[in-house]
Amino acid sequence: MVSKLLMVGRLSSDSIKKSDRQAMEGVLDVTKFLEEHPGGEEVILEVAGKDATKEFDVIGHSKAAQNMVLKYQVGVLQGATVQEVDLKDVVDKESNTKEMSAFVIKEGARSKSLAFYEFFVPLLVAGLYFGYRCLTY
Ligand code: HEM
Repeated sequence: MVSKLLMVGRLSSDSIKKSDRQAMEGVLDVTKFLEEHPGGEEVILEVAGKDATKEFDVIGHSKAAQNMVLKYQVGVLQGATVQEVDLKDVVDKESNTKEMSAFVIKEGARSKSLAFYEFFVPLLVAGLYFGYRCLTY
């Protein structure tokens, strides 16, 4: 069972200038996206842990798909350079087991405090409302 599925790929979005792309080798956590992927799980599993830039580009993914990629970025590739892999090599599984190192740049701290406020603010509003109702009737 795969617990975390990391895919490496160049981030291509309209919001990223072409000249900046070379320095934007992103690490994507596509674990949750697996089941949603319109192209199926299999193709993503095949490139898990590897540079999937070419495979992604070859399909001719739509602009929406290219922008969707940003949603799954969890880090950038250390050194920010990915060796160009020939598509022939990708088909040949044995030559496609090069290791890459990556580090995570996003942490869940912000979303934790956000979840805290999302829970307590509505509770506070409801409390104030009922308090008001009790006092006015
Ligand atoms: C996080 C990365 C990826 C995202 C967000 C993504 C998203 C999508 C989306 C939205 C579609 C629907 C068609 C479109 O809008 O272009 C699609 C189709 C597809 N994707 Fe991906 N994809 C990803 C990675 C990949 C990779 C790495 C491969 C290949 C190794 C792949 C292969 C395909 C295939 C074969 C289709 C079906 C194309 C068709 O039916 O014509 N995708 N993907």
